[in-house]
Order: sequence, then C-alpha cells, then structure tokens
Amino acid sequence: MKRIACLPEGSVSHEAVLHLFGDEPITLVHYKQIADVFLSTVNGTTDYSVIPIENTIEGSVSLHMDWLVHEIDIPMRLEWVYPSLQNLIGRQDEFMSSFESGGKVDLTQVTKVISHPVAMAQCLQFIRSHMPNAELENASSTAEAIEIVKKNPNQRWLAIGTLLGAKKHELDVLAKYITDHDNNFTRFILIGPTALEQLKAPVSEEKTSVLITLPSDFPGALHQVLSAFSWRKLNLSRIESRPTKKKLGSYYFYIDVLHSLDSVLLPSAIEEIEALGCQVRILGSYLSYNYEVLS
Ligand SMILES: O=C(O)C(=O)C[C@]1(C(=O)O)C=C[C@@H](O)C=C1
Repeated sequence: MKRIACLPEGSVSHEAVLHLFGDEPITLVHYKQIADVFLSTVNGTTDYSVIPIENTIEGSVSLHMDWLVHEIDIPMRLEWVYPSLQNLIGRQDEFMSSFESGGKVDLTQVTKVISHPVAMAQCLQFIRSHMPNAELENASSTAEAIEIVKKNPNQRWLAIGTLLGAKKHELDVLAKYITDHDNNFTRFILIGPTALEQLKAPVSEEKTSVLITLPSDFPGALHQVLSAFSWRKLNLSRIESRPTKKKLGSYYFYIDVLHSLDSVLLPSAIEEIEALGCQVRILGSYLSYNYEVLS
C-alpha cells in the first residue's frame, strides 16, 4: 500500500488527500513540520509527500516551493486543487457574554488567534473586524493550531482550521467558512521517486513544470524563452520568478506548461531554450485533477 506523508491529522492537507484518493487504499503518515513531510520521502520512510504549493489568496507557498527546488530532487507525480475552508475553532463557553447582555458569543474577548500563516492570511479581515483585541500566533499547520487551543483551556484562544480538525479534537466551531474571499483554493502536489498509476478521479489536464535559469541578463532573454513555447502554441498556466539564492538579483523562472513531456512539441521547445544557453530542469510531468471534476 502506498505510504503517503502529510501534515497532521485534521490539517487542510489531510482533508485534501482524503478527498483525492477517496476509497483507494493508502497509508497516511502524519508529520508536524512540512520539512519532515518532504524528508520522509527523501529517506524512503514514505513513498509520496503531500505538499501545498499555491493558494488563491496568498499565491505561492514560497517555503514549500523553495524546498521543492533547492532542498530535494524528487519529481512531482500529480496535482489537485482543493478548497481551503477555514473555520474558527475553540471552546464556545469561554466567549459567552452574560445572560443580561444577551448570552451571545462575544469574540472581542478572544486574546489569541493561532493558525498556519497561510491560513491566517486568508482570514485577516475577518480577524481584524471580529477579534480586534487578539494577538496572532503562527503554528506549523492548522491542525497544530487546533491542538494548541485544545491543550490550553480558559485562555480565550481560538484556532483557524478545518472542520475535520475541530472534530478530531472535540472542539466547537464558533464560525464556519471565515476566509475573506470565496473560492479560496489550494493547489497540492504529490511528489515521489516512482511513477503513480492513474487514480479513479477524472483528470482535468496534463501538465509539465519546468525551472529555467537564464544564462545572463541580456535584453529579450525571457522573451526568447517564452517565444519557444508560444510559436509551438504550448499553453502556459503559470510563470513565476524566484531567487536562485546565489546572488542578489539572480532569479529562475518556474513555468507550468499545459502539455505532457511525452510529446514532440515540448521536448523540442526545451531543446530550443537550452540552445539559448538557459539551464532547464524538469520538476515533473504529471496529471492534474480538478476539484470541480472530483466532487
Ligand atoms: O496547515 C494546514 O492545514 C495545511 O495543510 C497547510 C496549508 C499551506 O501550507 O498552505 C495548506 C492549505 C491551507 O490553505 C493553509 C495551510
């Protein structure tokens, strides 16, 4: 059975991987820190790792992208998109106003809100308008945030996280779906050394992720790279620049192409880009499963 590394039980990553695999047999292995999720697949304790890499509100999850590029060399095997439905979680009775003043939940009494920084960023306006007196504290996952609140009663702390996490720790959901924008989705990838057979879930598209480092900064360099894709009518769905970490002002380009590497067109585009003196690294050529299609 496939051993899949993932953030703790009740995290968004956990919800997302359960949704993707449905009733297909997998063994989930949970780790507190994303670094340990990555490393478990590097050292062979697990076969695949679940990594969140992009969010509708926050954009790229830079820490995870950097791990993918700089710390490990393991291919991306599939991607899928899952909604990050964040909720306010804690003990409702710690926030009830007196019977005389209506006996309602009074969130102005919250002293601390704990969550993963990406989840926190998705709910900042909600926090400012409903819990203006709260201090914000980062956790390594939304699931860890819920666990901290569970272990610290009577502090008037709340966590932002999933319904699955609230259920696991038997805490109340004080407000449901509190993200500042609807349609808050996260893109997850599965990385692993061996290819993965196609899942039962329907495929929405084929994708290849490439990293391109330009030879040096000369006029039109990026334009020439992009034209290798464009004249072949290869559709790009994402392009992002990130520091190479070698020198200030030196960047690589992370590009998603909506095309498989098992074709004539994409390898020839890559050859053309290499002939320009660029370094090209293939991060993976894989299937993309879409939430709308999955559900
Ligand atoms: O903390 C979690 O629950 C996670 O799965 C991590 C993570 C992320 O790193 O982006 C995943 C999706 C959510 O949007 C927020 C946090």
